Amino acid sequence: MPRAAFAPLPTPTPKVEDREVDTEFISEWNYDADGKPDAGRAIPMKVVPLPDTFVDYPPHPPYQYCTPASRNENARMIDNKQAPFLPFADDPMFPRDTYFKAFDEEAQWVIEYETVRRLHIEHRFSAALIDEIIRATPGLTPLRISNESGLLWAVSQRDLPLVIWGDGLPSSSKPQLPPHFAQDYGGSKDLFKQVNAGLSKFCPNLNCITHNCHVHVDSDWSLFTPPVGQVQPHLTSTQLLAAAQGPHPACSKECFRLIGEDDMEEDGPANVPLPDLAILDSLLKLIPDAIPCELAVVSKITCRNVFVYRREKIKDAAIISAGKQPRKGKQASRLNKKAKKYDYEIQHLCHVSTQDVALTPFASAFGASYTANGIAVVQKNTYFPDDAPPAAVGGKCTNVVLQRGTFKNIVVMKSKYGLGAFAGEDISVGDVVGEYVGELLDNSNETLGHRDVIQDHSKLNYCFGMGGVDADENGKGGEPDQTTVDAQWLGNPTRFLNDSKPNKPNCVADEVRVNGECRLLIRAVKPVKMGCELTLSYGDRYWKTGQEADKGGSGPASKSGGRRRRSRA
Ligand SMILES: C[S@@+](CC[C@H](N)C(=O)[O-])C[C@H]1O[C@@H](n2cnc3c(N)ncnc32)[C@H](O)[C@@H]1O
Repeated sequence: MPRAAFAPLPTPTPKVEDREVDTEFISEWNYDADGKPDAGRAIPMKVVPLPDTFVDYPPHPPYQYCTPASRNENARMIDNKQAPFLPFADDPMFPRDTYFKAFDEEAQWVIEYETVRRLHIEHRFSAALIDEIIRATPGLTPLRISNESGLLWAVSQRDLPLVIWGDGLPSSSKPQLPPHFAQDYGGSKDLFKQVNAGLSKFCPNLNCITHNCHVHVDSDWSLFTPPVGQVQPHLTSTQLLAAAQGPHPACSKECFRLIGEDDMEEDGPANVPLPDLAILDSLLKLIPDAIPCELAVVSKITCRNVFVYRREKIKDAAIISAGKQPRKGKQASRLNKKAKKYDYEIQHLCHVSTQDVALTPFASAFGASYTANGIAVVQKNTYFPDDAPPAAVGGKCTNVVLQRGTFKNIVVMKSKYGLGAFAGEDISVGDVVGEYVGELLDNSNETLGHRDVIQDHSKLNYCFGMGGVDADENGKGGEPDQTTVDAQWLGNPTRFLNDSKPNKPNCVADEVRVNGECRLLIRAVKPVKMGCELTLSYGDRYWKTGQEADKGGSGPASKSGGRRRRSRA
């Protein structure tokens, strides 16, 4: 079978002194059945000179340890027996067969799925082209065998054949999720408790339903999943009624929308026979500002009764005074510090109408409410789940960017501080450049020690802290990071963003919460022309060492998304 070879070439003619000639040669051999090569032949190749602008760009070395990845992985899974990636994938001398034999043979499937996903979604390769590449590569699974087999089908499945769950059993052998996913709620109908319990066991994110989400199969995922808090109501009953008017028709003759201002007082709770309130109580904790017609569907209570019950339970006076009064105490200072991030804002670009948001209960659970004209009001930095309705897909919605992984083109090249990340296309303010992914670590992770040794030796630190609170100007009130994303061994080009010091950065990192899971988004805050370096402010804490950095509060507050040195155990 003919193969392009990377071994030393048989000396071609013309020789070295004829180098100006725009022809070079690669060699090719045929192998017989015993694997012996024939004499080989040199194949001429046209050399296309690169424009001058490219001459200074040396090829950057292959990733030393870091494999390309599109999702965070739990560090503990990496240290397990599965091979999550193929190192030196572009080095034909790397003994890939021997490498894979050292792991579960299933590992190769995961890599194949990830490769097809990336070629198709990130690099926009057509299915036909991917098929062509696969067919030319011996040993790979064909893209499409039939409508229900082959890689194309497999990448869209949730339970992939041969993938091992966290409990060590293959997913495809089981009619249901692994036992540790089952949760005993003691028969409770408390949806609020169920959402919180479920979050730490299984994330309802379509990204996880595809392959390779080792985060949710690990029983310690709760470490990376802060519980969902009780959501504070913002709309009084009168405002809720007003918000539901306009383009939205009444759902029935008994719809709460038909309650007039004058009727408000008459329709008291005494007239309302309410059967089972447990679910409604939970919903009001999670989505207190949802339109009652939506709550009616889930709670099986008419929307008029839902409205009346809410009016009794959540008093207008309490909402008005909560809106006026500043919070007090320690919790308040923490909340105030996070206020910038978790503020309410209207996502004009999202184009999700009231009804569409209603279709996604988890979107509501994570802080969505509505304005009268049907624009979704979402908590800043809260991203809708992947089952966002089609209406959200058409607009310039950052949720979709995150879900599909369609980020900006980043080119890794030599920069002032080793390698750096450069814009491979023009980038505008607000564009989501990429997601900073890597291994998720917590302070109890056993591998922290030897990661530190390697970092100290290489003087390269790819850790990004999450969940901490920056100190105020006096160095007070800071809290250390709770978790860390380490892109030392696993990541994507965003790991090469250097610190902008002494200049201002053109990107920031936002800590966002997607279906309860914390993730890091890199967003442009200045326009960046193609070829210019992308930078972040690492924050002062990054450059401090030891205990100073561990306190989290010792330095001046870093800007939103400042990079932080990982707290050591
Ligand atoms: C996440 S890496 C960035 C990519 C790195 N330049 C590389 O070659 O892989 C962070 C490391 O880059 C270096 N670095 C980044 N910005 C720097 C700056 N402004 N001054 C000095 N070193 C910097 C430091 O060694 C730091 O630990």
